[in-house]
Amino acid sequence: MSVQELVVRRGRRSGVTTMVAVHSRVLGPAVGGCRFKVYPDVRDAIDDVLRLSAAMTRKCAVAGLDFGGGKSVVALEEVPTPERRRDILLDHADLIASLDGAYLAGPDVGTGPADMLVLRERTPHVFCLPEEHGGTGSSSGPTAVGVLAALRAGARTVFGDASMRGRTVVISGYGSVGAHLAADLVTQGAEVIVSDVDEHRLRAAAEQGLRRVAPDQVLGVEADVLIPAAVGGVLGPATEVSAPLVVGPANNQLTEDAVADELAARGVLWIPDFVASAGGVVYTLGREKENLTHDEALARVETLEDTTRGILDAASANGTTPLAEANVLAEARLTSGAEPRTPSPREPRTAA
Ligand SMILES: NC(=O)c1ccc[n+]([C@@H]2O[C@H](COP(=O)([O-])OP(=O)(O)OC[C@H]3O[C@@H](n4cnc5c(N)ncnc54)[C@H](O)[C@@H]3O)[C@@H](O)[C@H]2O)c1
Repeated sequence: MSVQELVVRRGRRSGVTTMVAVHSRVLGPAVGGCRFKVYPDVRDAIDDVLRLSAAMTRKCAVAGLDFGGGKSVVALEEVPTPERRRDILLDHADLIASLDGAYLAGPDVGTGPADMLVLRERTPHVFCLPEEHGGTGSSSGPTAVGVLAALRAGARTVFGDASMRGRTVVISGYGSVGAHLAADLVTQGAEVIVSDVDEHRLRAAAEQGLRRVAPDQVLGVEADVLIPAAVGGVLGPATEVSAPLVVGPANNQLTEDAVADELAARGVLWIPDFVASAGGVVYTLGREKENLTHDEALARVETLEDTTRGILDAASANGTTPLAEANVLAEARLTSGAEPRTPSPREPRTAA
């Protein structure tokens, strides 16, 4: 995985190490979220920022966005006080500003629209400001809309129809996106089971009447659909997954790309996370950079259903995996700069 630029700096106010990875600017300025997280070692943070920035490149390319992939990480040693948090964010903002618009930052795990406002004090290169400050606020709702669009395409492939009525869906991570998904799926008539490591989130789920399962049992729950909506790296070579369809917003769900082949061989349809999780960035950048209306931007998020369907059709026609076809789609756009929003089945290969 090659990255165009990685900048790591110790903040002058806070002494905390923050970093920005610009993975690709072939399609436009690099966009990505700012992750604010405690890491055991700064090298873990560097691994994270590199992997996440590469995923953003594929996400933007597949979604047809004229932006490249980037990511930024604040590598905390411990959870800071509110005053210290502000200093850390200002340090991070100075780092983003030094890149002169090569990287635009939005919220990610550990940050939200209010933090973008702090970054904005030092750099204009931020998006997802709070709505009262002219931004579009949290992207969790549109991200959930995109996951549901990808889910419809996956359900048609696996079950022959997109309806979630009577289906059992297990969601790992009852956070911002997970809660949106749960509420929508209940409305659609699905039985929803959720899991979270945070007691407060579990209580919120109980208040909504949702069944709960322990985090270490979530993958084995007998369900039609598994939605990873918590953290990355949850699907490894030996991971047993009960549900025949896996689709969710968590970034970098696979520990390595080869897991996609293993899941396919076991009859599990896994929809690449960088396809299913693009709704937030599609909506936000559409509104904030192209001045689309709310409805226009949401309609663009809904096109992720067609994009996913094209990927799944190509995988079944070519005897490959959705990951392979999503990568083909991303590469095609990155090498040609053209606009192929959906892939087409390739000519059958003939023996040499
Ligand atoms: N919010 C967005 O717009 C967006 C966009 C693209 C991708 N994503 C990704 O989707 C995922 C969810 O995003 P979010 O905004 O809802 O985050 P969030 O922080 O609001 O929610 C994540 C939830 O997962 C829980 N969790 C953490 N570890 C867990 C574990 N091992 N098992 C079960 N639950 C666990 C947390 O307690 C939290 O409630 C993240 O991986 C994020 O990077 C989010």
